[in-house]
Amino acid sequence: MPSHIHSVTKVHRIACIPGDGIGVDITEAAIRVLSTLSNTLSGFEFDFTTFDWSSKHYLERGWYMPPDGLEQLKKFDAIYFGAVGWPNVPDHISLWGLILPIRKSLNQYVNVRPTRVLQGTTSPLSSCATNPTDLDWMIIRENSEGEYSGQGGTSHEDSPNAIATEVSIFTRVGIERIMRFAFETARSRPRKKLTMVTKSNAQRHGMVLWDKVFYEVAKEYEDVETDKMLVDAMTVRMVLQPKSLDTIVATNLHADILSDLAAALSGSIGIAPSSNLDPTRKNPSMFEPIHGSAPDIAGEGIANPVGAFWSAAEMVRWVGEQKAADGLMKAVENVTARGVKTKDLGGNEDTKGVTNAVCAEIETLFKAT
Ligand SMILES: NC(=O)c1ccc[n+]([C@@H]2O[C@H](COP(=O)([O-])OP(=O)(O)OC[C@H]3O[C@@H](n4cnc5c(N)ncnc54)[C@H](O)[C@@H]3O)[C@@H](O)[C@H]2O)c1
Ligand SMILES: O=C(O)[C@@H](O)[C@@H](O)C(=O)O
Ligand SMILES: [K+]
Ligand SMILES: [Mn+2]
Repeated sequence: MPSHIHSVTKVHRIACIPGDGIGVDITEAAIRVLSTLSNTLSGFEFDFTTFDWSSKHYLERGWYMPPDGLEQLKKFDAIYFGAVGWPNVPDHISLWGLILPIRKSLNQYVNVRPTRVLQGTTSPLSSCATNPTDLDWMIIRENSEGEYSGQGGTSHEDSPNAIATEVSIFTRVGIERIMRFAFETARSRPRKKLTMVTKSNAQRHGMVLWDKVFYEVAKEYEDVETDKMLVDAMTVRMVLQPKSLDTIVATNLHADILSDLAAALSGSIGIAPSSNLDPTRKNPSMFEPIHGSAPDIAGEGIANPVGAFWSAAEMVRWVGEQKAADGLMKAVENVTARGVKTKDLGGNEDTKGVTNAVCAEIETLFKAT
């Protein structure tokens, strides 16, 4: 090819934080799959930089992230995260040492958590047995404030009179921006339907503001059908009437809980992805499966990598490679459709087996085009 006719290869710089337990296995699997994708398709490459920030190193060094850790992350186009948390460090130390400061400081105020039943997998719900599309949800989790504000304190800690407060903070700015994102998401989906979840019967201040702002923003989206659920009744509706739901918006804690339930109802916690987004794009967004470090199966090589691959596909989409993102998801679903699955989905493959199959499927798919 003459030197003046060359196609431009776009380089996407990705910060990888494998973290702890199965976070390490599934991040390695995701990097393999992403590398296969960029080697098979032309036009883009990934430049991965791995950070060894983990509980093991916290115990040795006394920190999860160095003082300039967030500044280092800001230089990347996206962040890929595994999981953080290990039994020898209190969970609030690990969460507040790594994942929560990243979400908060990089303004990742939206957490997108899609759920659906993938081909070749089954929901534990009999109502979804004939038509897996009967469960196809998009949970929009508020990711910056609410119950995760970190406000509060403890007094008389070691006395019988110990007291502790855990204060939830809800701001108009915080509520309005998550509602707008949720309405836009609902509008972009065929059913144009948004269900808002609160607990505004018992919690009479923050949750009431949440309801109020929802109905205010709704006026700008008259084409979107809305309804409102209390979080306790929402768990019942998710189990008994999965088809009645489409896009769901909920607070930081409520959506954390509901998304684990959603994952289980779609087949396994091991398939569920999440995108921690800064919709302003001023900071890199972060992509991770919703599950944790799973100490009970860590080191066995049996973690389901599908949630990690789906999260990787969302990252690929976010950096602008639509065709590659669609191809990756197609490859994952062709593989599950053939019954190549880990134990949690009723299969008998391990992490490596599923990863090899997805890499081979990517090559087959794109060689055929
Ligand atoms: N964003 C994060 O990094 C994140 C998320 C959740 C939990 N955590 C942390 O992870 C640690 C363990 O938490 P937990 O046990 O409550 O939740 P978990 O998600 O790690 O595990 C819950 C159960 O699901 C299973 N599981 C999870 N992922 C799986 C996968 N990919 N394949 C197959 N099975 C899978 C586990 O074996 C376990 O039985 C804690 O320290 C917690 O704070 C971190
Ligand atoms: O609570 C959290 O946000 C995390 O620990 C994890 O449970 C998640 O879902 O991201
Ligand atoms: K995770
Ligand atoms: Mn969670």
